[in-house]
Amino acid sequence: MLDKLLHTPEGVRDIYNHECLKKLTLQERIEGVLHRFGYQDIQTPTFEYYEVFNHERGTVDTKEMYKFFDRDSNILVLRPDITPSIARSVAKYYKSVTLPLRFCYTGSTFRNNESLQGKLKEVTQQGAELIGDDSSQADAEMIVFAIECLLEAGLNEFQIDIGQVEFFKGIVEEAGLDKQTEEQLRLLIDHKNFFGIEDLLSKHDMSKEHKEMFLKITELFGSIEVLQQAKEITTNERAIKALERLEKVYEFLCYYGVEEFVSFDLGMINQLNYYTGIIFRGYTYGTGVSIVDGGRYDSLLSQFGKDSPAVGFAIVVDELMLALNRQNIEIETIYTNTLILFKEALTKTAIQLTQHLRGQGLKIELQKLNDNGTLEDYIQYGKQKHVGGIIYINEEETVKIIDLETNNTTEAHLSDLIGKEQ
Ligand SMILES: N[C@@H](Cc1c[nH]c[nH+]1)C(=O)O
Repeated sequence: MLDKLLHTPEGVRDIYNHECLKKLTLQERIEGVLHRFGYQDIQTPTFEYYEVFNHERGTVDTKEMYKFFDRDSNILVLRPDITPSIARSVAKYYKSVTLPLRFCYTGSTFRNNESLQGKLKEVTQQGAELIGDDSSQADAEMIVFAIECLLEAGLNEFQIDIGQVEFFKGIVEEAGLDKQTEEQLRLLIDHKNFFGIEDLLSKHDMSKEHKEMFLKITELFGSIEVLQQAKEITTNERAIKALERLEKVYEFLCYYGVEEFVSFDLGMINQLNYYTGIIFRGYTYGTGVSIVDGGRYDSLLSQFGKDSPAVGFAIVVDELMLALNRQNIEIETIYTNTLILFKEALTKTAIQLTQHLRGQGLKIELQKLNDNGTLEDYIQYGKQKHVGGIIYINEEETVKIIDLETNNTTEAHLSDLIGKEQ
């Protein structure tokens, strides 16, 4: 019983004190980038009808969703991903808009993944969606955008892996694979499980060339040369077009000067099913999972009634925090709280000073000195809470000001702090 009262379920956690301030500071910085790119904030509900996320939409597997019922027995889902919600919302409110729309968001997503993986089940995502632009320049914009967010977070060693789902789909179509085999193959290729692929293909009737192609896909990762190598293994029109598109995107990325952060991986295919073109994931050391996920999803909005191409990405803030921590990269936080500590007899003075300083926009925590407490106790208390300084009122006219960063103590007249009019 006590266990459940004090603990959170596996995969979710409390974020408090300094860590919470750091997370919010990081989010603010990323939000700054999202706005610098001209994206507008949007908020959608944390839970929605199951239909918004069901299998046809191509988000995560149904098994990974938290489902529950409303009073009318409709099935609701805690959003596993924010992109389908944005697609729904945009289809509803911007149905007839043909020019591009740019939205950004910050919010929790929930995935009921297997506990064994040790992954968080609730994470904060910060993302952006560009709707109504099917160009390769738009693809590049999203990748640059993600890179800028990571740089702003203070990360400098990371990589954005770029893939293209059409490359794989083109070859699958040509090889005549059924849906189930395609699904199995996607997983095996994504895990670069060479022997698994060999085994699966040996059970299927297909040409030797196609078998070799599928095996080769697992090796198609690395720098831009990979695209040339990929062109040499196939003549499939759909696959070639996918590669040409990536070449174009790369050209734009070079204009932006961010090519050092990107690499290609044509075996990266096991992502969300709604992706229809370029896909990308950001990795860094210190976390085994991706810190950025994104891609083009040109047929998702039409499922909600608005025929429009789209591309986007999301940063998994919690994973990014973990990586920054493990890489000893500090998220600079500024402690602006001041603690006004007073003796009971001086309550009126303390309240007046507090009101005055809060009125000037300062962040004031007001606390009476405990009968058996000492100033030293409160200095320790303030330091633990990362308070910037203490104003100690223990006399009528003068106060002690203690800077908790430098431990410097000065005295000041109350009238100087409150102002002449008092
Ligand atoms: N919603 C995707 C990321 C994304 C945003 N836009 C496009 N893709 C995810 O949760 O992985």
